[in-house]
Amino acid sequence: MAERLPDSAADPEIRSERAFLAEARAALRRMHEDVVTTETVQDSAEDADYTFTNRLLRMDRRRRAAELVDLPDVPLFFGRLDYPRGRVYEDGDGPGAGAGPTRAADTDRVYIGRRHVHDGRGTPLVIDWRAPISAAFYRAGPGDPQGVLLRRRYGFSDAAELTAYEDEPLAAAATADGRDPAAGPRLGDELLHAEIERPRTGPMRDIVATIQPEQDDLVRAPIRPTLCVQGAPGTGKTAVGLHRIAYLLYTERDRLRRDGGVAILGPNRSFLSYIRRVLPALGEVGVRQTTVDELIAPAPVRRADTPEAERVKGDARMAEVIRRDLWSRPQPPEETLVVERGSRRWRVPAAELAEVLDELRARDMAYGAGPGLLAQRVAHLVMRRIENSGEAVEPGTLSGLRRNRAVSAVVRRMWPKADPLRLVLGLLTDPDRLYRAAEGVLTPEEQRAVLLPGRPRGPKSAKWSNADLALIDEATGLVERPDTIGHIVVDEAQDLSPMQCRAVARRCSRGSLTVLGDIAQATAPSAVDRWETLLEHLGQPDARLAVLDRGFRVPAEIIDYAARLLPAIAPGLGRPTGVRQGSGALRIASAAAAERLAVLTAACREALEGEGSVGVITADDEAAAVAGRLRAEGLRTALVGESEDALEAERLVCVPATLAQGLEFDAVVVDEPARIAAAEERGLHRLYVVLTRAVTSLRIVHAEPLPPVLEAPAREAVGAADHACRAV
Ligand SMILES: Nc1ncnc2c1ncn2[C@@H]1O[C@H](COP(=O)(O)OP(=O)(O)OP(=O)(O)O)[C@@H](O)[C@H]1O
Repeated sequence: MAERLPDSAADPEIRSERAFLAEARAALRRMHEDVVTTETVQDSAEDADYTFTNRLLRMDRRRRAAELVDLPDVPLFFGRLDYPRGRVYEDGDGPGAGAGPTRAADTDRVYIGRRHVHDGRGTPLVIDWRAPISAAFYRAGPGDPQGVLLRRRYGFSDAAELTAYEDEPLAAAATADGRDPAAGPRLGDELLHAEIERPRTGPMRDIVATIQPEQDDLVRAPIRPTLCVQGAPGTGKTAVGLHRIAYLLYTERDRLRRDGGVAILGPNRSFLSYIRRVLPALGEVGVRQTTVDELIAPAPVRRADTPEAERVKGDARMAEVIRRDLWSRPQPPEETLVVERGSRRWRVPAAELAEVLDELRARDMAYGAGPGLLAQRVAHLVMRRIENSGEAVEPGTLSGLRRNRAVSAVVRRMWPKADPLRLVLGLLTDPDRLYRAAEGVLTPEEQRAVLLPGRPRGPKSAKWSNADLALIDEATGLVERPDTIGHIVVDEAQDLSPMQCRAVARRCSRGSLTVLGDIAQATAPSAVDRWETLLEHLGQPDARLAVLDRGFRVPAEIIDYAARLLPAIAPGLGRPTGVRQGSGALRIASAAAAERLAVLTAACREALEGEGSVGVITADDEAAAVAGRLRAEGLRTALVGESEDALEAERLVCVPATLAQGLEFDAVVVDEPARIAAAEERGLHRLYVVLTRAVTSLRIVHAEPLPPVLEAPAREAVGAADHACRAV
């Protein structure tokens, strides 16, 4: 029978577990000190030969030291597996020998934690959750105990003090608790629920103690093939992605480092700020956390496109338009090339140069490689003429000819250098040039849609949109291949346009991807509606597609209400389930237009009486006014988007609807759903995102009629809520 002992410092079991926790912390401190105090550089005098090596050694030492920092609010271990004695540790000398915290009279104990900790003799005290032996912690169940006698999960206070434990016997003899042994793992229900319902303060936490079997399967999936996860809101996609990074770094660290490291792409800075602590808490500090725009980054985003422009610019056909425009630049010369050397002149006719050009153009190479190759070939033509004349040719003749002024000039004319920013600017501001490149690819209306507004004088003064950045990146990718990254995790991938997908694909040409998202939450006009299509654009048609549909964040009552939008926004998707039942989580208040903000303020005040974070989500163009009103009413309110740390600045946070993706709050107050839905083309998708941000309660305040699917039948589904709303 699972057992949850009371929080009691007097309980001898808790006392001994606390003592072990203290011992493990002390051991981690010693490991940290060892790294910090051990001099690893080759030569303290900084001999020039050693400078580079020493710099690398110091960097490595700093990284290892950072990984071993003991974070006081993060428990060092969270679970324990008991095996029959002798199953894990060998008898005799060596790790785990004799009796002690990891060795009882008849059991071997494996403590599972966020990182490996050993004592001064090398005896493992805490085993990294990513080690193969730890997998049983997440996967063993009464039907398949995997040799485990008992699984113990620990409960901790906010200050990371061990306060409780929950035991789950797994061996056949011990499962006489009336459960069906084939029912699978028990999942640590109580602690899982306690963990999910723990009030939110600050950034996202890791879930390493309570990863569920279906999530663990994805976290530990091999690095190849690419993994794509379609998951309903709050099913743990982001959590899975972050833990998967930590897992892959554990199993493939050297290879990933050699291949350019690991990056996670999120939808915006607020989201990245929200997730930034998870990987460091898991001991991983070197992971790049960025947005697609920042990854591409040729210029800042200073403009939003119209939906039509965004759709066309995001379409993969734009790749062909850019390719045509770029490759229309190399042109055969009109005149004979004349090269002077000493008193002699050497001539290469234009037709011969044109042949060379055709041959090079037929090759599959980066545009930027063209001038070098062309110069080489032209220099050869000249040198052959010199040789044929009987004149002596020296070793440096060829390279001299390559640099010859006339040769360089003809190469520049035949194969002009390409500046991707200028190229895209030219294409999007010159209708004739666009027509030449887009004829037969884009319709005349589509060509008009992509032209830039205004008359920017140059790339610096142009106001680029994020769809423009993907075009510039496409051009850059044709000119020169970008640096690649070993593994990229793309979160909220449903919003990538095909052109953005191509930008990501270019950077993982040898690597693999983890693609996370929810088609129902796709809000970008250029988003595709099938994962198969997106994966094609990402260059990963053979990816494994997995589905998560157990929602951990949102109570079932709220998810059922939000799911009414699904037939309209994602008819192919199944309905998600919420693991937490219970009623009263959803309340809807209708107000007269003049009263709306007053009712909203009252709803916020009431939400603040509970614990944890409160998010008030409004249409973007209302956000500043709503935040202003709440502040004027004396409620300390942060506004997401105003500063990067807004989510941590106050308990009450006002969120423009377009920045709500991926975020969550204990209580959510949604202002005027109809305006959120009307604000953009895929407004109902946006509303689905907004309605699925709450962990505990959702209040909806509206003066305008709700979108029809959320209106009438609400009475049956949220009858209690309708009554409650009058109290708001
Ligand atoms: N196994 C788990 N144990 C504890 N908490 C969990 C677990 N899985 C998910 N959660 C919690 O549920 C919440 C939602 O998780 P997460 O943000 O990863 O979901 P998501 O699928 O990315 O959501 P969205 O679709 O809204 O972006 C988070 O607070 C996360 O910590």
